Amino acid sequence: MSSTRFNGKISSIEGKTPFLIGVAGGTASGKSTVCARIMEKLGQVDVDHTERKVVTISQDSFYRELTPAEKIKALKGQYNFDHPDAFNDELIYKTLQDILAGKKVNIPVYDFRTNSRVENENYTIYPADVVLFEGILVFYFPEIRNLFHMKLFVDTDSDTRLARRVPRDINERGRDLEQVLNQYMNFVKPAFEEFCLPTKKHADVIIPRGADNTVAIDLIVHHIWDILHGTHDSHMSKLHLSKRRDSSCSDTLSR
Ligand SMILES: Nc1ncnc2c1ncn2[C@@H]1O[C@H](COP(=O)(O)OP(=O)(O)O)[C@@H](O)[C@H]1O
Ligand SMILES: Nc1ccn([C@@H]2O[C@H](COP(=O)(O)O)[C@@H](O)[C@H]2O)c(=O)n1
Repeated sequence: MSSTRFNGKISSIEGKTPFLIGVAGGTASGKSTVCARIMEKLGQVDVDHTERKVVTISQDSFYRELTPAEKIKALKGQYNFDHPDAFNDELIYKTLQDILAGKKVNIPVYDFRTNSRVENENYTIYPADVVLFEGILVFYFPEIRNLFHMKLFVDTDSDTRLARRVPRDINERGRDLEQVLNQYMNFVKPAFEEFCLPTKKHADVIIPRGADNTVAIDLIVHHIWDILHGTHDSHMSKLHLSKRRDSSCSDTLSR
């Protein structure tokens, strides 16, 4: 099957409810890559960030600040970043609620090398039509899970995920091999089994093999496009249609 590309731009309306998509999956399963593919296929490459209609936010931006003792542990790979307590779930909830209310939000910038937020730095997410929120535990907290209009789970086997995580953490996150493997065996793997994997049952769509699964990604993109353009007969499409009644939506879809 050839890959589908959408050339039409999605038009936006002030104060609308964006279509909020949760993307869960184990570490290095390809969540960010899947989100990037969805954005590409919805024609969002090379679009200025203030004009963007599809945006991706990572749950990683919402790690809690560590105490000095926890920071020392984290530097030795002895802190559990895969436990739900590692995240600021109140801030995630508030941010997603603001997004759903059509507000502009500020997202913290997280630095994996220092295991902390970059002080006084945020990036701004402007109101968009589609918001993808990706992370290992985005379906763990029921209040957060219930905010999503669509839930995707990226299902990539553990060996592949570990094989991708090791070079990524060494090259991009400033870790050494021993630290990556210790953290994986002591925290990442057990927490995946206890907290992340059980959330797969909440997904509407499971994407085996992540971004390699172009068929699944094309189907998801078609579904998003249909919902946003009112060609899908569902509660959500009616919601979006009614919110879009005043828009002059002259988008074209080329296949
Ligand atoms: N289908 C794929 N084939 C090869 N490498 C991939 C694929 N998907 C992701 N990767 C690589 O694996 C690593 C983790 O992918 P990423 O999308 O960041 O995962 P996640 O967001 O789930 O942590 C990155 O280095 C990325 O380039
Ligand atoms: N300071 C940190 C924070 C998180 N991690 C690891 O990141 C993983 C989640 O991010 P993905 O992009 O892989 O989904 C998670 O498994 C944490 O172990 C970290 O190593 N250091």
